[in-house]
Amino acid sequence: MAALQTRFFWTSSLVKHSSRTTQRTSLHCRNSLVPHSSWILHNRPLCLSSGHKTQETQPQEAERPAKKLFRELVSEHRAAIAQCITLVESTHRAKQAQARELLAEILAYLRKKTTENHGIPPSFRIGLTGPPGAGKSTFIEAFGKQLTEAGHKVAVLAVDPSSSYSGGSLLGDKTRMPELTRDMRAYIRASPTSGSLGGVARNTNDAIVVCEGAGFDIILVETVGVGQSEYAVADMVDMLLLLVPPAGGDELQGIKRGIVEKVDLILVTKADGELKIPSRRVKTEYTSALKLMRKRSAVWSPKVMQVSAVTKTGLTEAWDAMSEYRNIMVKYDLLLPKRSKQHRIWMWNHIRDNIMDIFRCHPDIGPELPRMEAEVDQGRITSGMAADILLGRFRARMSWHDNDL
Ligand SMILES: Nc1nc2c(ncn2[C@@H]2O[C@H](COP(=O)(O)OP(=O)(O)OP(=O)(O)O)[C@@H](O)[C@H]2O)c(=O)[nH]1
Repeated sequence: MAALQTRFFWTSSLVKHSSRTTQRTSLHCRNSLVPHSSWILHNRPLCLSSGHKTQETQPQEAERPAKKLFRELVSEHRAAIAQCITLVESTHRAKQAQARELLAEILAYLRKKTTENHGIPPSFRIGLTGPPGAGKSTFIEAFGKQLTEAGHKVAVLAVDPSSSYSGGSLLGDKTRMPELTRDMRAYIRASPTSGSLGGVARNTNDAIVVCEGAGFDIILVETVGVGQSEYAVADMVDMLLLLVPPAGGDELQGIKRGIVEKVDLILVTKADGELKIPSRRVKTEYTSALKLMRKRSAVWSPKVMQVSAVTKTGLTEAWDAMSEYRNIMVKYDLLLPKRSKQHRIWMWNHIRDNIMDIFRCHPDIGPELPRMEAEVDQGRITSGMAADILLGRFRARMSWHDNDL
C-alpha cells in the first residue's frame, strides 16, 4: 500500500500550462442555443440578474443558490456533491441557469488550482470498459479501497444509457460496491437516467467537473462494453482501461477491435485459482494483438497486465502503470491538450444533438420526414436531394437568413 502512495508523482514542475482558454470556452457550453461562450462567464443569467436590488433597498442580499452550493462543495460537504450533480442534470430552465453559474464557479476554481499546481490538473480521470461480467465492479471495489486507504479520494461515475431504457444494469449501483459505498473517501454515482447516450455523456462530463470541485483526485468512469458508450468514455478520460475476462475464444472474446485500439492499459481479470492459466493465455493473446496495431503515441505503449480483485494481486502493479502513464502525459505536456480536445469534441457533440432535435421537431420538417424517407427508400429521390429540400425548408423558416450571416 505504501507503494501505491509513494509512486503517485503528480507534481512535476516540467509541465507548462497551455490550454486554459480552450477548456474555459468549451466546458461551459451547457446549452447550444447560448449565443456566445463568453456570455456565460461574464454575464449572470438574465432571469437571475433581473431582480437584482441595490444596496439601499436590500442591504443584505441573500447568497445565490449556485454560490452557496459551490461554497459547500469545495468545503467538502458530502451532501453538496449529490445536490450539485442533480442540479447540472436538471432539464428545468431556471435550474439550468443555476447549473451554468455553478459550473462556471467550479471551473474557475479548478483552473486556479491547476495553475497553482504548475499546470497539472487536480484529478486523474480513468475510464474502465469491458464486457458484462468481466469483473469491472469487483475490480473497482478492490482497487478503489486500496486507493482510499492510500489517502486518495475516489469518485466512481457511470456511463450506461441502456439502464435508462431497460431498467437493467445500473452501473455504479451501490449494492455492487458495498465497501466503497461505506467509505467516506469515496463517492459512487449510479448512471444518470436521462435517455440518449448524448444526454448521459453530457451529464457524466458535468459530474466529473463537480467531483473534481469536491476534491476527488481519482475519478473512475465505468461503462458497459456494449453499444457506443465505451467509445464515448474514451473521450471523457485521461486514460482508458479495458478489463477482459480470462475465458473466451480466439476472437479476443468478441471485444471490438476498435476499442482495443483506443485503450492505454488492458487488465486481464480474475487471475486467481483455476483461472490463473487461462488469464495468462489471454494476456499473451492481447500482447500479440497490440503488437500488430498501429502505434498511437510516441510516448506510451499500451500494456497488458493480470489482476485479481479477489486475491488483490496485481492491483499495485496496475496502479503503478496508471501513475506512470499519467506522469508521462504530464512530463510531455500532453494531458491538458488531450482534455481540451475532448471538451471541444463534446461541445460539438452537444450542439449536433440539439440541432438535430430542433430540426426533427420543426413544424415544417417533422411531418414531412416519413414521406421523404419513404421516397428515398423507394429510390424516387436521391438522399442528397431529399436533404437539400428539407434543409432549404428549414433554413427558410429560421430567423437568420443567408443575408444576415
Ligand atoms: N475468481 C474471480 N472472480 C471474480 C473476480 N472479479 C470478479 N469476479 C466474479 O465475476 C463475476 C462478474 O463480476 P462483476 O464485477 O459483477 O463484473 P462486471 O464487469 O461489473 O459485470 P456487469 O455488472 O455485468 O457489467 C462475479 O461473479 C464476480 O464474483 C476475480 O478477481 N476473481
